Amino acid sequence: MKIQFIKGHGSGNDFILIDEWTNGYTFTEENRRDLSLALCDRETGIGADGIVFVMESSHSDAKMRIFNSDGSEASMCGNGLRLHGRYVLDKLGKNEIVVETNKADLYVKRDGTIYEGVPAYRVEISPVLFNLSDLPMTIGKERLFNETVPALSDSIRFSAVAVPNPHLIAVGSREMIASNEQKRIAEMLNGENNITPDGVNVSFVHPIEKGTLYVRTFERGVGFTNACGTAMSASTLTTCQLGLNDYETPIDVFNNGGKVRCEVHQHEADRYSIDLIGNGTYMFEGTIQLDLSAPDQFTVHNQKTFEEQAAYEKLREEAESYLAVHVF
Ligand SMILES: N[C@@H](CCC[C@H](N)C(=O)O)C(=O)O
Repeated sequence: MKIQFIKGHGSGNDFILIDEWTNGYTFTEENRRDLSLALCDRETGIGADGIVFVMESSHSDAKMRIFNSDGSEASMCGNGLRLHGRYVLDKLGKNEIVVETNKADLYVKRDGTIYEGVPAYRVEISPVLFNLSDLPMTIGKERLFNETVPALSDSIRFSAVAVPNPHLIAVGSREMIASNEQKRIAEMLNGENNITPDGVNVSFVHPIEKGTLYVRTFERGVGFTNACGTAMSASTLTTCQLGLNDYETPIDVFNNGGKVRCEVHQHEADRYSIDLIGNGTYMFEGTIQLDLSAPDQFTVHNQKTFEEQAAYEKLREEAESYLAVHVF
């Protein structure tokens, strides 16, 4: 069969976008898993952190499903939702839509630019859950906020939050960022283990100054990525809870693929939602020719490059120079 695709990214977190809805593709669950494994492979495939599927929704403007490069499905993806949202906003000719995701219906809006020539999209990150059973994470506690977990490290303090995909967040110094601890802990928690049996996204965060932070994430189902939207949202929330940043205020979040903005909304004492604002950039598009019974034997045709990546590159270079001074 022939599959139309767009390769794009949010903060360098790159995805293959496939519109099942408009093209009338009828994939099985096994097909989606196999396509993710075959197409996301960086050696033998197109290469991406995941596949974002655009689907019809019975009650919202569209539905998103996101599969990691290891074939597992995630309940949410912030950077992917911006890319998906941009595609659906353009398709429907709207400025604001609601997208059905695995566990919530979330708004996506056009929101000016994040840098000269780089349009921005604002997506809602919600629900925000703190019970460890929501991740799930088992350490004999109900919640984890800025505490050490002896099984992980004697000195690094972690907070756990599900948005609703699971995140473990450590806020600390440049030395913590430079250490090998994130890799060691994330690999342990994403392998066979009793603490996070479903795996977890692990972020190390350095607050640069009030209103600005750096986040690096080891993603469940992928490994280290340039950026993880839900992780940057959850990390910004943690810095607000720690009193390092303010609620209801735009906060610049630098990552290895560029920069986004996050705003944390406190609705009641313990109820939050987060807005994630950043790019949804197309890199190239094409047609994949494959047999679904052997998806790794695919070929790509009619590949066409989008020019818009050039403007994003300038944002990325500026972010890289900033991080070289303030973090690395
Ligand atoms: N990169 C995403 C998150 C993708 C899913 C994640 N790896 C998981 O398994 O929870 C983002 O931008 O939020």
